[in-house]
Amino acid sequence: MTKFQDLGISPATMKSLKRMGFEEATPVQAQTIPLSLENKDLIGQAQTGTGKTAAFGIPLIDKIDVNSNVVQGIVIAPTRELAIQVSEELYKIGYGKRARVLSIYGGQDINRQIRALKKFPQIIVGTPGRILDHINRKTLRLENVHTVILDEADEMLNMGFIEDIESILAQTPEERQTLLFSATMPAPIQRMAEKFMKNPEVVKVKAKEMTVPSIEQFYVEVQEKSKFDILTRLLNIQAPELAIVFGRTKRRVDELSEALNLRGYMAEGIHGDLSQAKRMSVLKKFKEGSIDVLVATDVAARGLDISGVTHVYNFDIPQDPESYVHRIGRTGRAGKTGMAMTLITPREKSYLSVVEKTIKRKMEKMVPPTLDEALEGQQKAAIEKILQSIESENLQYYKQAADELLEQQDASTIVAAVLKMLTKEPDSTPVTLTEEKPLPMKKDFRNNDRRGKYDSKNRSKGSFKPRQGQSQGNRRSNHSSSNRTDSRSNSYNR
Ligand SMILES: Nc1ncnc2c1ncn2[C@@H]1O[C@H](COP(=O)(O)OP(=O)(O)OP(=O)(O)O)[C@@H](O)[C@H]1O
Ligand SMILES: [Mg+2]
Repeated sequence: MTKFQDLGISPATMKSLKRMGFEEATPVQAQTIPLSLENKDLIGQAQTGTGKTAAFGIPLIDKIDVNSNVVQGIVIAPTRELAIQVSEELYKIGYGKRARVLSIYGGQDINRQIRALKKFPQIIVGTPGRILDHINRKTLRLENVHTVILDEADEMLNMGFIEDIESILAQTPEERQTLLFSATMPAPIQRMAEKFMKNPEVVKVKAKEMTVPSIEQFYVEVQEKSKFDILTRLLNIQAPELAIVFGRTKRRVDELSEALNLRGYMAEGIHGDLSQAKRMSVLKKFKEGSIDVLVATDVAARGLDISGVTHVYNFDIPQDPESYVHRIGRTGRAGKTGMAMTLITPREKSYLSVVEKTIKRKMEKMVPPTLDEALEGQQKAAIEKILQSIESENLQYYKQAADELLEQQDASTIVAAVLKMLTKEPDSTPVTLTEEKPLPMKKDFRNNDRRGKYDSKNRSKGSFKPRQGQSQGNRRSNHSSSNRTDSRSNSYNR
């Protein structure tokens, strides 16, 4: 275990870390912070939930001159919610130094951002589209930036963002320090990244597997039409504290969250077609626990750090292995345990091996639970509620009524009735879910998706093949619009 004191961090930042409750550096922090403080370019790869934000955040904050009023550091993140989260963490790390951090992202009033930009922020955290928008409006100048960080770097360098990233980098000084972080870094993307870095150090925190060992991983083989019933049974049996259910498309997410509500779950959806206000309110409710199931597209797959997420369900198997790694990484963070379940239709089975090969770990097969098992699970949850109430609540005022009741009925009948009332019985309210086409077979999967994306022949600047379902034309047509935000989330059907 490495102490932060040994990493050459300033006293002011040490004070912030103490306030945050950070006692020891995580491995990625221990390995990258000293290099970063020496201004080295760096590619940092470490598993999900292992503290990459602070790994780049601590040295970034330490290098900010708080007496200077210019933008000195910029962090680019693929989604708005992640940009907000990262800026919040940087704010906390910069608290001791009083560093000024501002997030700018699509979907938020641009004039408000322009006003905030006039207050001399020193660090900008933003989504690519909105950053470019401000550059074009001349409301953001990057000529004094000494540090550029791409969080979720492989995603940022995927063809959906690459041009925007290049345009942003072109606005920064040549001698800047460039830092890339992600839990995944496919080799072709890394090679491409190295082209705009100066002799980068590559720090890969050694791990046998790409996913965190404390996340239990299961798959359930299921017919498309039974998926929803199986999902609800799993929810009933596993009784997650907070769960994220990932669906393939925005329509899927809408239908799933509606269906879950019909069956009595507190669920809401998040995807790229919702207003930013809605996206933020859904996430807030989820963090507060006023909804306990978040249904999401891949827009929520990367970087989000929400405590209490005990379960991740891949209602639809993800489009590529990297997405799997990030999705399930929303649980099992900062040393906690977690559980990930992936529903697989028989035709998609070959996908499983592709994912397993990439992550170097086998998922365990789980037999789909029966209705009886689901009921048993719910009963257990009800019993748990009763026991908790006995332990933590003042039952004095209920004792008399209880005694009177016991005179009329035997104890076992009364308890059975209470249990029945508290048990959420399996519900078969009919729901509508449009059938999703299964993913293409394995051969196509590798060809269309990964090789297509990263093929060395396609790697030269600006010649990336669009992902399936993404039209290059659509994407660019949004480019000049001032309202353009992360258009990518739409074009990717997120
Ligand atoms: N040194 C530390 N001590 C205690 N907690 C830490 C430390 N570093 C980070 N954390 C906490 O661990 C959690 C995960 O950190 P973070 O979000 O940076 O992970 P990540 O590696 O970026 O994951 P992902 O790949 O999913 O983006 C956060 O809640 C963060 O506050
Ligand atoms: Mg992160």
